[in-house]
Amino acid sequence: MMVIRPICQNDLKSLYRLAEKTGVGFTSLVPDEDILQKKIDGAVRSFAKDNVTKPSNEDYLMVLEDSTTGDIVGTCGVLATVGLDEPFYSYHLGTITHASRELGVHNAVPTLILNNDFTGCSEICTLFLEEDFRHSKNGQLLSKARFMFMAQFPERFTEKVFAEMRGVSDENGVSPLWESLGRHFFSIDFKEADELTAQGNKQFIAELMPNNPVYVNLLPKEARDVLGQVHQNTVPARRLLEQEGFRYENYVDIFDGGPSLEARVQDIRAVRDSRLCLANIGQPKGIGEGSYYLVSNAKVTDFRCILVQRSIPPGSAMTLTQEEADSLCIITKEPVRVVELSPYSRG
Ligand SMILES: CC(C)(COP(=O)(O)OP(=O)(O)OC[C@H]1O[C@@H](n2cnc3c(N)ncnc32)[C@H](O)[C@@H]1OP(=O)(O)O)[C@@H](O)C(=O)NCCC(=O)NCCSC(=O)CCC(=O)O
Ligand SMILES: NC(=[NH2+])NCCC[C@H](N)C(=O)O
Repeated sequence: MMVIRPICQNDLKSLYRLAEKTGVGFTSLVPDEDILQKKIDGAVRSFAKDNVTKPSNEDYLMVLEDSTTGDIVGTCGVLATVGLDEPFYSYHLGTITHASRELGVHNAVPTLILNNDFTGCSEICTLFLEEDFRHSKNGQLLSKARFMFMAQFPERFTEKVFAEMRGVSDENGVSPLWESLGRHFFSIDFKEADELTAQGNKQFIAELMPNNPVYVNLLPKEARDVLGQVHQNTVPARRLLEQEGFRYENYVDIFDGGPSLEARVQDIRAVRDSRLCLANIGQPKGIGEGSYYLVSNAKVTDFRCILVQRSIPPGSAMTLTQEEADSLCIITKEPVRVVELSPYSRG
């Protein structure tokens, strides 16, 4: 069975192996043992905290484990807040009009304006699934399990949550936006800037970016075309968030122009539609047919989320097998949270 659980100290090797596969532009997972160990330490500390009443510097990094082999095949994370220790920058794609009634000229010009608008917001991040496991709805489980955690523990997150999506770069790590913009203010490659960011030096880099409005019409077409566009490998990740109600609100990454998607936590489909019930354990009917459901427990340190398939009438009670209950670390009558996986899915 495929199970989402908090990352633990034994996962360093597996996390490193995954980090080797993520590629340029995936700043939150880079193959560097020190950085990854710090990440694990931070996550272990975060999941161990009880009595959290408001979000602070928690980093809830989770993994997808194949419980039959014990292999870790994917990661997903939520940061409780960003931008409180050091500024968090993005560009907002806005409009400035240049108009003259006398000359009969009215031009609305798109501009990029540097801002810190996501300061203090929760961020979902670090979504990565090994290629061999991109099937059987594993990607959906990985992305959406986070919303079950957020639904259960809303006090740990801000009202608004956002995701910074990986933007366009080619197989050599060349980003069209960086070449036309960032490049002029540094003498380094996007790949290097990205590595510095991954090591936590984003502030230093961002401080060198132009903080006057950048007129988008002065940028070459290749750069304009990638504003708000995701990397081709990130199209599925974007679709998964859009299914849940996340929207692009004209915020883009300052380096590669990748879009930020945002939502109110209470409006996220899986948060809004999930319901808490008491677990029945037994011999379920309609197993392996009908719709897929996300089922999670209601624990922090021992958080678990799995996927089950059942043919059951909407709103009816969900019975779990003993194996499913064991995977969720629950016994009978403990609370579980349930929601249909993807009622709007095309697949
Ligand atoms: C993101 C995942 C985990 C998703 O897993 P899968 O690829 O197995 O997902 P999937 O179920 O096949 O696809 C998800 C949905 O996208 C649709 N889909 C797939 N490819 C598509 C394409 N080319 N064009 C349009 N839609 C497409 C599918 O039909 C499906 O929608 P239907 O259900 O309607 O059929 C994986 O692709 C991955 O690891 N990608 C590489 C890493 C990456 O770029 N990560 C995001 C970085 S950005 C980040 O981390 C922040 C965002 C975040 O944390 O969520
Ligand atoms: N535009 C970008 N390159 N953003 C980087 C973030 C990608 C992804 N959200 C991560 O967690 O690493």
